Amino acid sequence: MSLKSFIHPRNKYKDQPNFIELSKLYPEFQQHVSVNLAGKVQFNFSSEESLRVLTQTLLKHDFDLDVNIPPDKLVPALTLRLNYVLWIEDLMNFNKINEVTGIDVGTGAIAIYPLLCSKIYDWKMIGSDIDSAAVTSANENIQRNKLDHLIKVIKVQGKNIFKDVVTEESYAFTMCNPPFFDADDDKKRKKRLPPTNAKTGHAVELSVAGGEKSFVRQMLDESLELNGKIKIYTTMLGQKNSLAYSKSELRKRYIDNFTWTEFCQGKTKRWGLAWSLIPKVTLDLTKAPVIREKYSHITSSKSKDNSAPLLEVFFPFNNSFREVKDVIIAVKKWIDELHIEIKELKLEDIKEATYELCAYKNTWIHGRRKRRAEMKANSDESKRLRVDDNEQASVTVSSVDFPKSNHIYLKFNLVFTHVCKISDTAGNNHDGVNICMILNDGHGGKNGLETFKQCLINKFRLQEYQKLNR
Ligand SMILES: C[S@@+](CC[C@H](N)C(=O)[O-])C[C@H]1O[C@@H](n2cnc3c(N)ncnc32)[C@H](O)[C@@H]1O
Repeated sequence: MSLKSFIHPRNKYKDQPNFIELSKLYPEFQQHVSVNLAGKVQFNFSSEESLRVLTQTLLKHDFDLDVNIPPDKLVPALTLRLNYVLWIEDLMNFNKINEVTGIDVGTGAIAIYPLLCSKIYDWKMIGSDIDSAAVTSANENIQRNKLDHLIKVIKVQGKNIFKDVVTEESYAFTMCNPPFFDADDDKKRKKRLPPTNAKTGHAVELSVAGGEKSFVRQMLDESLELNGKIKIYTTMLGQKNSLAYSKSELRKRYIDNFTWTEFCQGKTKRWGLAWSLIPKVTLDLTKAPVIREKYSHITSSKSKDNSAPLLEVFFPFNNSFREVKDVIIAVKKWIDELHIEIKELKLEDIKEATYELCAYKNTWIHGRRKRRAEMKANSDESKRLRVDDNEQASVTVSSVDFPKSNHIYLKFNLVFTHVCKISDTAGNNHDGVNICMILNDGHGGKNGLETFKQCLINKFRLQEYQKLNR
């Protein structure tokens, strides 16, 4: 699934650049573009050289930056980099920070973040890197673009992350695209699916002992020592589980002034984490703007990709159901009756009630027929059947094992969210609960989830509310 709608709204690469126009303007770029028999423009994203030329061309065309990316060095994906820069801009604006000096930890061979930040916003930037070749190349790029009055690059030893860089009294922010991989865990890296685009960069840029989790942990510890000297600490994260890990590390250190966002490009997702040691009354990150795919805390952690089918039902409040709790109790009772396993998920940061459900067979459709068959089969009277007047009436069982089999029919999440003022065609407003169903697994697939949704609607007679303007 394309994550285009989650690209930052001010990102100029929300729509693909016009390759024809670029090839007319930049002869070097033209060599990497071809037109197929159907007249469609083709660009070779799997060639490292083509990606390098594309990035250099876009930096020139869109930012007037004349950049040289040395062979074997990481070619920065511009959409992701811009998402990060634009989020930093949001954080600066939200917290009304006008005098900006930023630090880019691990700036790399072209100092992409300092170049963009200085060129776009006139911010002062300091870049650091442990790699001498990267520092030399970064300095050349900065001088070529006459930005050395704004950007300084420091070669560091790598023992400390901030301490060798921080000399002044105060900085607005730090940013970092840390090496993702654990240097000792190269096997895992090789096992990963090959990327759609060519892989660029070499080991020193991409790996560090302990991987990005350990890098972030060190940043957290050093930030505690530096305290408010840096107003906002931020980092990019390349792996979803590093986000959960880093949030728990923040909490362990009693830092609750933090937030996170998502950076999307094509089918790739990265995460941004920001924290501050300044009290929330002065600088509150928890209310700052973020971009998060709806329910992504569930979809990407449990499903194989980010495209898990997602269905929604609106459950209005009435005399019997006055608050979210009442709806949850009723739906859970029905789920128990259907012999679906249910457990509550305690998710950090997530206020909505979230449950994980697992059905080993479809117990909700053709209720009557199934019950008759079951009644015949289970004539031992330990089971008592109650048929209610709804089509998918429930089976009440006094003591019975869940019908487990090796094959899961449907595994899905239910998220209950309070929603206000849903208007109907007559202009009446309804308060109620949005029940979101997200498929995780199971051979029942999307159809199985669709039938569950329909049975839920029928069971609680919610038909007329499903077309309301949400
Ligand atoms: C993934 S690259 C990021 C490069 C660039 N910022 C970008 O986004 O394209 C990580 C960079 O961090 C540098 N690095 C690794 N450990 C470091 C440390 N302790 N301090 C500063 N830089 C470090 C590497 O040399 C490499 O250039």
